Amino acid sequence: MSTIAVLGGGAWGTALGSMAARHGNEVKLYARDVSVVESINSVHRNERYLPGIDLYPKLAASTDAAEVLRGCDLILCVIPAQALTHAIEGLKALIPVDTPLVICAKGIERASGSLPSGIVARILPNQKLGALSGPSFATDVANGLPTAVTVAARDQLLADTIAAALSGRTFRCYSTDDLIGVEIGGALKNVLAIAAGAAIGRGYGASAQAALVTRGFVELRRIAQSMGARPETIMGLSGLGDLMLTCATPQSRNYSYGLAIGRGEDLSNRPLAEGVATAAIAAELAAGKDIEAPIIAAVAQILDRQITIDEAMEALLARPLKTEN
Ligand SMILES: NC(=O)C1=CN([C@@H]2O[C@H](COP(=O)(O)OP(=O)(O)OC[C@H]3O[C@@H](n4cnc5c(N)ncnc54)[C@H](OP(=O)(O)O)[C@@H]3O)[C@@H](O)[C@H]2O)C=CC1
Ligand SMILES: O=C(CO)COP(=O)(O)O
Repeated sequence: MSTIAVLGGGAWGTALGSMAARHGNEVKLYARDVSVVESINSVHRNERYLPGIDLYPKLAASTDAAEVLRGCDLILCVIPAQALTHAIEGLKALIPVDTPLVICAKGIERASGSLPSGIVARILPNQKLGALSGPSFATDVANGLPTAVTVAARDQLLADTIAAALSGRTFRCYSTDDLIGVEIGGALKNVLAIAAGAAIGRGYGASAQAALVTRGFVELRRIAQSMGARPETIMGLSGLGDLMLTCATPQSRNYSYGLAIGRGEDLSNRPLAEGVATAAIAAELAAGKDIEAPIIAAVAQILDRQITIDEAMEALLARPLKTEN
């Protein structure tokens, strides 16, 4: 049994906290929103982020980060990539230096091009870091539905320890020392889910969706390999596994964001879709390394309203013919 501090009271932080508590850990969750904290502690629900879902009643929440972090032996950091610098800067004095911190966000910081582990390492250079990623919708995990994910840390022993602490009857963690491979897969699949949703929303059909996701996966592989990711990580739960999930269903917020673009719907007041902020920086990173990533670049241009979906599709189809690699 571990004493776990969860930073972030959104959908994923709440789901992971509830799951970890159900598996016998002592879990305290830090959220900024008083109403979220009160609702978790009193009725065991997070009506703002996981409406209608009953949480494990032993999950406790607080707006006091010091109280949550005191005495913990594992930290799950479940704050979106674009908010991570601000959040960790604010919390750094309270984070025990010897306690492993597991990043559960999926994105690339727009301002710096850093993956979440790079953001945290910049602020907390001596912290032991891990990452958790894979096919796992918050609602599924909070409802106790089964899935499997990957837990990564540069130190394989640490990855094994975190995987053991979080695994249980309905949640199976595989471990790896390929931290960057796990993080980049999670970040890029969100961008590709926007493409998949946009294709369906625009009425291009399931064949176009499958073609885009497959060729998008080639781009993901190229970028990930250029950063040192191993092929088995790219083909694993945090790469192909999460891509399959997120590109297939409107249960994904990124896919449904794409769907809304394709249908020409209003994009204001939508839930978090990390791929929106990640697309442009991912396209820039690829271009900077001379990596062909036309689908990721097209998503960035569509989001930036530089081109329409129809123009993007036309341009993708008109590219010079080549061998499939
Ligand atoms: N939802 C899912 O199914 C999954 C999500 N993820 C990833 O997890 C990450 C978080 O997603 P999710 O929980 O769904 O997002 P939500 O939008 O549901 O929640 C985001 C949470 O982060 C909090 N937050 C934002 N900025 C700060 C800050 N500066 N300090 C403290 N807390 C902050 C928000 O607090 P406040 O309410 O006060 O704004 C909110 O509690 C994303 O990277 C996502 O890609 C990964 C797997 C599954
Ligand atoms: O990462 C996720 C599932 O593994 C959640 O995806 P969305 O953020 O697109 O909902």
